[in-house]
Amino acid sequence: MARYTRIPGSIALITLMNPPVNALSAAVRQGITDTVGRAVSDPEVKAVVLCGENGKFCGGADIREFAGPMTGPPLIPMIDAIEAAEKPVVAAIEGIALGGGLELALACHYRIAHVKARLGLPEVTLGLLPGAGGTQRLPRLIGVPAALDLIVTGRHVSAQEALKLGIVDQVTDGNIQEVAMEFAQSMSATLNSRC
Ligand SMILES: CCCCCCCC/C=C\C/C=C/C(=O)SCCNC(=O)CCNC(=O)[C@H](O)C(C)(C)COP(=O)(O)OP(=O)(O)OC[C@H]1O[C@@H](n2cnc3c(N)ncnc32)[C@H](O)[C@@H]1OP(=O)(O)O
Repeated sequence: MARYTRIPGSIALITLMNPPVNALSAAVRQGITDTVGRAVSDPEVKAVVLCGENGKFCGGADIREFAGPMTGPPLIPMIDAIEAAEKPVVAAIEGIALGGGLELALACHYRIAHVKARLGLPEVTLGLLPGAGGTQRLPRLIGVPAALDLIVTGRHVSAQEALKLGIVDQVTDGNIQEVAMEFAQSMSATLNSRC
């Protein structure tokens, strides 16, 4: 599931909740779909921050659901709806953003990573491709050679390497949610001043 919190200053904070790694189970995908829709349709909300509970952004597909039939909202429309949001959406990446978790972050408009975070697309190690937009969004962001390296090796990168490659916009050793909310607030103020 996902928790929706309205923060004073017109920010909606969406927290992925699925221990141990906040994987994208059917309930989490439903939670993200519902809370993003709520944030987008609330005129008081000017920007959105997406984070994960307990120091982990998202470990990707929930491997516990691989054995059964797929239920819940499909991943791609959920991710596309985030990219299409007409309000800045910031991913606050702490711990891990792997597989579908990184694809989720790539659909956000900005990404802030904690200095200890690790990011990657390990799908290849499971015999899969990053099929939720990762093979498009990552090359657009960092170029084909660097994206191919991550996609075909499945290796994890540190927050600092992610910053150098251009996957994340900022790295912090502070409180990731506070930093991301401050960033979201300033992005929303910048966008509004241009309108
Ligand atoms: C047919 C139905 C399919 C439905 C799916 C549809 C939705 C999305 C579909 C596709 C797109 C996305 C694809 C992907 O995301 S593929 C990538 C999936 N993720 C991974 O491969 C990550 C695998 N995990 C790891 O690399 C590591 O576990 C770690 C780096 C996250 C953490 O490492 P470490 O700190 O060493 O801890 P452990 O390895 O011991 O793990 C702790 C604990 O967490 C559980 N766990 C880890 N990953 C997942 C996961 N993705 N889903 C669920 N649970 C996960 C792990 O099993 C341990 O549990 P415990 O033994 O009970 O403690």
